[in-house]
Amino acid sequence: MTKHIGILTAGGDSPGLNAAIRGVGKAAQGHYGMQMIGFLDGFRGLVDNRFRRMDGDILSGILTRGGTILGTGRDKPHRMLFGGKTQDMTDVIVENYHANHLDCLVCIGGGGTQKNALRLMEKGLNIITLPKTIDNDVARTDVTFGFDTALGIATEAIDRLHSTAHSHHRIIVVEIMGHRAGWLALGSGIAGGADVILLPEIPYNLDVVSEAIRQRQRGGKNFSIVAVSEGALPEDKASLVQEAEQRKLNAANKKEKKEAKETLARLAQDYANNTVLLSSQLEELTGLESRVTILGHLQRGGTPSAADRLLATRLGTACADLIAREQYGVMVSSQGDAAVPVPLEQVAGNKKLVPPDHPWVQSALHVGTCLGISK
Ligand SMILES: Nc1ncnc2c1ncn2[C@@H]1O[C@H](COP(=O)(O)OP(=O)(O)O)[C@@H](O)[C@H]1O
Ligand SMILES: O=P(O)(O)OC[C@H]1O[C@](O)(COP(=O)(O)O)[C@@H](O)[C@@H]1O
Ligand SMILES: [Mg+2]
Repeated sequence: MTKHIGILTAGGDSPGLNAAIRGVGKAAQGHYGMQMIGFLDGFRGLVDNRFRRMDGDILSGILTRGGTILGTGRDKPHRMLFGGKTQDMTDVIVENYHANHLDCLVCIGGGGTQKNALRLMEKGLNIITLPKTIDNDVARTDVTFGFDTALGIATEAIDRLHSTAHSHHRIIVVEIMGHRAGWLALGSGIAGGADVILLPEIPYNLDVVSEAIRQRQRGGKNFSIVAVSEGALPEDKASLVQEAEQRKLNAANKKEKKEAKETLARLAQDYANNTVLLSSQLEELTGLESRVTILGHLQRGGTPSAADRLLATRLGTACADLIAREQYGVMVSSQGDAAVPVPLEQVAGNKKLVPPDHPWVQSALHVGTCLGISK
């Protein structure tokens, strides 16, 4: 019997999504003779039953294209804004899955998507996920697609900022994406030779940072590049966030959990401009002029790198192999050269952060990079 599969992309877009859709679609339809439909705009398309058939020429010419031809969104099936209010739309999704006679739904996304996919699996749907995000923070996979491209963009930005920082004898504080994970800032900071790298996983001490810059000044270098991850915070602010996170985790009832969540939301708002604040603090402490560059969504746009095209195609075709074998409830992870199915329960809710003793951290320290902590 011909297998019918659905596919969607969810969460923030990232380079390599189209390469993954193409990989799944060509292998599933061309190699295995399945039929595939693509739901539009993430889980919302599944609720609205908005889809397109993924046959004919639709998969041609998309390998190198940025973004996703299916559109994406951050909607959660169990808490979706619908008809002016937040509703649980899971049952509608289950209905549409069956109405389309699907044998499997492929969800391509980051951490949030893995959690949403697990919820649908628990409702009895056959699910397979693929790990994409520029943040590289999905558990149980060596790497996610999108990361390598963003790493290249952020590194080039740091390279280019060096010459202007040098010419003007300035500090340039460059903010790099990554949500609560420092992989992108650490990787591009090392590759671009940033003088200071600040990560969410290693709360920083402002005096240590300014002393590192002053030390460069004493050595005759009147400029510095500070690569700061969007989630990085100084020690005092980070400990307030950690406390609230603990309270959320240990909450004895719904009220306590709600209060902790509200505190976390307030702190996130209060600290949203930390990069700008850091720049002015460093200007004051070092006497050097300082500028801020926020790379933002530039890091997510445009054509995927060769490594991301390869990774997305490897994982996409492996996904079709798993569907053919009816091995569901897994994420296709990259482990060395292999594409390995990992149970969704082991992925969802487990963020992969930079361990403070990670080899990249050691390397950064050993080439003399300041990580905002005393050695
Ligand atoms: N004066 C400069 N002008 C432009 N780029 C520079 C300058 N100095 C260093 N860089 C760039 O900064 C990165 C790291 O340099 P690094 O070898 O760590 O120099 P330093 O020891 O002076 O910090 C490299 O990519 C390098 O090309
Ligand atoms: O585009 P938005 O919704 O502003 O989200 C920004 C966030 O999305 C990311 O670019 C990637 O998020 P994903 O986990 O969805 O891939 C983060 O680095 C960043 O914090
Ligand atoms: Mg240096």
